[in-house]
Amino acid sequence: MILVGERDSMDYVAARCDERAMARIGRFIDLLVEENERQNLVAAATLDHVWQRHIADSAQLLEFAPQVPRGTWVDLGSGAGFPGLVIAMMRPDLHVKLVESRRLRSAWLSSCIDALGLDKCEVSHGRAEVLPAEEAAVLSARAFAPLPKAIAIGRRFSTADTVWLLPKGRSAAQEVNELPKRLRSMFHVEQSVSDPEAGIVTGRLTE
Ligand SMILES: C[S@@+](CC[C@H](N)C(=O)[O-])C[C@H]1O[C@@H](n2cnc3c(N)ncnc32)[C@H](O)[C@@H]1O
Repeated sequence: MILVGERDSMDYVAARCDERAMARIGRFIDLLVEENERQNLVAAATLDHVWQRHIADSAQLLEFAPQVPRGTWVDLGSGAGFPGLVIAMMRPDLHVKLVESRRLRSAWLSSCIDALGLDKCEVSHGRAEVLPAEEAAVLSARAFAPLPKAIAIGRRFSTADTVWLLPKGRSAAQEVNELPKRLRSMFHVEQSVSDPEAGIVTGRLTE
């Protein structure tokens, strides 16, 4: 399935969460549009396609995560909250940790969490390389770093059971193919629903 346009993308998300979550996401989009005037959170042009480019693009990761992850969903380099904050809005029962090194961004993420009443979501401000490592049930990172670097940084948060979810846009297959053989065998690419040419690198780091 490939989503076509904003209505289709909104319907995709609505089919995967309840009305309260949809109301939260609507409120979050308002906060994002407002804050984007102050700090460059997302490219302004993408706000015209916010459901497809950011919300559904993030929401689709739930399809590849364990139904009830036992433990924390860690999102590296959350930026404006993608995908981690969208996951927290859709699944407020999950413990979600947003890791973000830029002070302004992490402060804004914290203010969103408060405004949206997301009790089980928190921000870790700092560089992922040096923050206290926590075992992740799911480890996500969108537009965070080239794959070898994302793996090197994320390794500290990973166990043999951690599900890695790395939306990688159009370079997904190439980035996996360029990994050393052992690593390559641990990851594969899933088709993104938000962009016919984009892929999500997923797998488990078993050593
Ligand atoms: C290109 S943005 C992507 C943001 C978001 N994930 C998205 O897809 O819209 C990368 C984000 O990662 C953050 N970041 C980069 N290196 C980091 C690091 N080592 N630790 C924590 N955050 C980092 C940046 O500050 C930035 O907000």
